[in-house]
Amino acid sequence: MQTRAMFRWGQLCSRVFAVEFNVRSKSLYFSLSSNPQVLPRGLQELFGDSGKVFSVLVHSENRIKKAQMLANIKHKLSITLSRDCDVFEASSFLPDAKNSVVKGVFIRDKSATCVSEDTLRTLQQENDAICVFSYKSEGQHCWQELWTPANHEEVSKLDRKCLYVNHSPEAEHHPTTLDIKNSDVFYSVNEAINVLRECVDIIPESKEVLKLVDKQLETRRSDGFPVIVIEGLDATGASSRFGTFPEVSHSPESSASPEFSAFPWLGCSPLKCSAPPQSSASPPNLVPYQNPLKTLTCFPIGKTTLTEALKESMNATLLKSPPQRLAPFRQRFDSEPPLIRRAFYALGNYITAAHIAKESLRAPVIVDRYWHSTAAYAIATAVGGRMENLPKPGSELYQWPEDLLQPNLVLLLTLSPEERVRRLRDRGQDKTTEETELELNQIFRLKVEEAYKRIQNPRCMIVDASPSPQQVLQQVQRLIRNKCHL
Ligand SMILES: Nc1ncnc2c1ncn2[C@@H]1O[C@H](COP(=O)(O)OP(=O)(O)O)[C@@H](O)[C@H]1O
Ligand SMILES: Nc1ccn([C@H]2C[C@H](O)[C@@H](COP(=O)(O)OP(=O)(O)O)O2)c(=O)n1
Repeated sequence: MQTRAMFRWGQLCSRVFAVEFNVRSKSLYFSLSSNPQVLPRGLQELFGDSGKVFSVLVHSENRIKKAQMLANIKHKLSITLSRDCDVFEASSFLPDAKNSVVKGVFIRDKSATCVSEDTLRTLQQENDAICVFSYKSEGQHCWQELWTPANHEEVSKLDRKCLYVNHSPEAEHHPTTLDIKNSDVFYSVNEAINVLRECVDIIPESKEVLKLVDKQLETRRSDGFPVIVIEGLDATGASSRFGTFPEVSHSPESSASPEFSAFPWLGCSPLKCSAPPQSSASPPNLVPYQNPLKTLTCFPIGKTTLTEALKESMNATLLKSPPQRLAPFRQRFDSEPPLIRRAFYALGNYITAAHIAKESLRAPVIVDRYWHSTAAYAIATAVGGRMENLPKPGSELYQWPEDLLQPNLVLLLTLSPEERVRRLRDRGQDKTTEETELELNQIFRLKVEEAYKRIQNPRCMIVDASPSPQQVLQQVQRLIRNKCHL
């Protein structure tokens, strides 16, 4: 009832729909009205004249349920839809209204089968929070129809009325940025705690994490030795916006970043990205598509080498975020949707902060990843499409949480694209693979790097990690001497 109420006639007409049709170009926006309109070329291309077109949106007052449902839909689509289907990130929102975003996917099916309809029908019947629309076009007009759930006979006549697709101007702020605060990035310990509290029934490990936070919360810091954070932009992912799936989660055996999606075809331009190698006649429940580039995407930058060398040379204490005590739970939370996963990493920072407060009284502290990692990866992952969609520089989303202990210096290790290619070549990757890797990862990597650079108070300083380990160490030692007066 809730979902249908939300998508009643009047509500639908005030909302804007966004589709990440091509990661290299602007999102496509459309609205709905009772008046037909000749569509501009981009939208005509989106709705096309061949194949069936659907969108699926998930709405629930329960944010945990909503996040898990969306992940479940993406997973189901990934294992059932054929290679003739393109799936894009989609959302519906009220322009510039925070927290008005309803997320989902947009599907274009060029197959001759009914697999997509059957899958969507099953999903819709399983859950009242899932709303399915189909799109039909005639000439230059296109209209949207809301699917009536088979088990809800009482849907009002208005709900069944079709609405024409109209062009909508580009939103000033990309819709995904309206939803980042307290969904992807947390700006106080209590906001992150709330998410894990809401999860305790479905993720028992949440209780253990909350217990550790309770014990460790004291993070005030009196003057002590300097605290230096080393960040690295090594773990990158292709189409990273879909969160993690169990088969690519962080584990001692897997070197793939949690950012990495097993379904790179989701959200990519169908012109560029190939669909999973399944035939249209493939039965459902196939093993999810495994990206052949998986082993390439986690690219070591030398962060461990540097932090160990700093520890030795400065007689420092080396800490990590998330801390070792959270290691047993990391794989579990990496397999959860962003809302839950990011809350876990946020709490990891607060636990590490308590260790920093204690250890910096005795010696300098080197921290391997901290809030910059949490925020930059979360923002770059949450924001769909191209770099320009990131929150603008100076946005409140880049502000350091007021209740989180601040380090004295944050250094970000980066590699130039040329050096990255050179190192890949040294590792014996052939040219074709290299180019594919670069192409798939480039947009995401650039977004993470840009998000890192936009974070304020404290800002990070960029360190070129291309020279030899010894030279990188010397460069960093010089910076520490200058900035921390050591
Ligand atoms: N500056 C560097 N230049 C070339 N190779 C390096 C450099 N720093 C580290 N390495 C090598 O790269 C590999 C990964 O280093 P590591 O410090 O574990 O990376 P990360 O912690 O970023 O994953 C190791 O074999 C290490 O010897
Ligand atoms: N403090 C932290 C540390 C890592 N993360 C997330 C961000 C990325 O998804 C991964 C990167 O961590 P990963 O362990 O793969 O990277 P390294 O082993 O340090 O190279 O974890 C975080 O959100 N907050």
